[in-house]
Amino acid sequence: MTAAAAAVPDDPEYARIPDTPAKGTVILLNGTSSSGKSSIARALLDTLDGTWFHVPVDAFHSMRGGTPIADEDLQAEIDRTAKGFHRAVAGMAAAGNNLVVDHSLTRRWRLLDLLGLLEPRNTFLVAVRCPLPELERREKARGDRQPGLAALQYGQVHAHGTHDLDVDTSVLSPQECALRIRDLLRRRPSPTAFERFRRTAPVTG
Ligand SMILES: Nc1ncnc2c1ncn2[C@@H]1O[C@H](COP(=O)(O)OP(=O)(O)OP(=O)(O)O)[C@@H](O)[C@H]1O
Repeated sequence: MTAAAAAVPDDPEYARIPDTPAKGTVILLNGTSSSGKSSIARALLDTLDGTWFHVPVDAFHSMRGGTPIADEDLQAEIDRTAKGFHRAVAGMAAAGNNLVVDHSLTRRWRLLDLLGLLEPRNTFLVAVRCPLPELERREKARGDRQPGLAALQYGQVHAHGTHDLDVDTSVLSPQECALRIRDLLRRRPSPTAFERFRRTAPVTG
């Protein structure tokens, strides 16, 4: 609490929830592990006008306490975290915050869930692509990712097809990808991929 707020605790102004004039824009970076999502997100925060948040699903996984999870409970735990992550993202955007979301749409329900939560006109879906041999090279070089994770996700993350933009991080630097995404935002394609999905996919939530 600020000193000013403490000085006038009964002032009704401090009980008024601030207006949020517009919904935030969401850039949804979708790619496998090691495809370069976080690197692009960092470049975007230095490139885009205004204030943006980098919101990686990994940050939510890393908030979990250290109690061991039984193998048979692991998928439910991951699903619950992803579902909560989607709602946290939607809440931040609804309050007017601009977000770079770093996620892997490995299961179709994740896309369907987000379709029901995010404002489709303000959501831009970017496919972060990279050929599998390069993903495997990066995975090995990093040493902090489960070996084989990228290969497991490779055929899944882009299976739904449409995106607003594709970038290939085996030929573009993170900065070059960020500039293409900045151009996409300036063009503001209409309809967006999310708007097109909304017309054809069952919306949940
Ligand atoms: N455009 C690029 N060109 C070359 N190397 C890259 C590029 N983008 C990322 N890398 C390298 O690939 C590795 C993974 O990058 P990054 O952490 O950005 O991927 P990620 O998709 O966020 O991965 P994860 O989901 O596993 O956290 C890093 O070693 C990074 O330096």
